[in-house]
Amino acid sequence: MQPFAIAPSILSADFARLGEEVDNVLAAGADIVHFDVMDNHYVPNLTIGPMVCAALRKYGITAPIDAHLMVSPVDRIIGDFIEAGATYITFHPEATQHIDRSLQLIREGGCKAGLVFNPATPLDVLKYVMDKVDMVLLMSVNPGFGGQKFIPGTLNKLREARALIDASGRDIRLEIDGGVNVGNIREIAEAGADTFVAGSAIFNTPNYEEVIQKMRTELALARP
Ligand SMILES: O=C(CO)[C@@H](O)[C@H](O)COP(=O)(O)O
Ligand SMILES: [Fe+2]
Repeated sequence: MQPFAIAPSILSADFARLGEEVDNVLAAGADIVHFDVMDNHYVPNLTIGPMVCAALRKYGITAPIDAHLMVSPVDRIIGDFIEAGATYITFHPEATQHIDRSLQLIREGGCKAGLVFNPATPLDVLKYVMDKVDMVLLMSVNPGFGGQKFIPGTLNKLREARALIDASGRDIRLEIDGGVNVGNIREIAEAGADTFVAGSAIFNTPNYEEVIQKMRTELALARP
């Protein structure tokens, strides 16, 4: 299992001061920058694209950037995110005709590849591409918006994903995204997640360091 990582979703950051917000959340102890890309087609919302990712790199952000692509079709934009300096590029299996090819495109570009599963999407395809993924992301809300409530059924799905990853013997991050907060992060870790996206729980508070610290305290108490 990978060490625990906290990945603030910049969807809930102040976009007018994005560079500063990312600097602040990293200084507060975040490990990974979670970058939500929405196209108003695959999901009913529109956010930011590769130019903003490149701008963050130019501004001086060196931390891993985890580009969560809620874009369909996804293949055309993958190259732009590789160029823009993304570290992880993840996409939803429903957003491509050819899952294996999209994973390969990401890997060939030197990025880490991940598959994202919506709350009601089965994990079935995973077993055919286990050797080509570096991250599995389980959505614990329906994608499109920050600030939603964690769907409890995701805990069982996390256990299922953890078992598949462990059986593969590969170093694959298991990320959870949606409704994560100080109150539920320990239970989510105990179900098998190692990487925790949190948007509103971090950015909607005045003190990022305090909330990230509280999350780490909870994670330290998680039973393996
Ligand atoms: O991908 C998404 C939503 O589609 C997420 O990354 C959210 O932005 C997480 O926000 P919170 O639920 O933590 O507020
Ligand atoms: Fe996300």
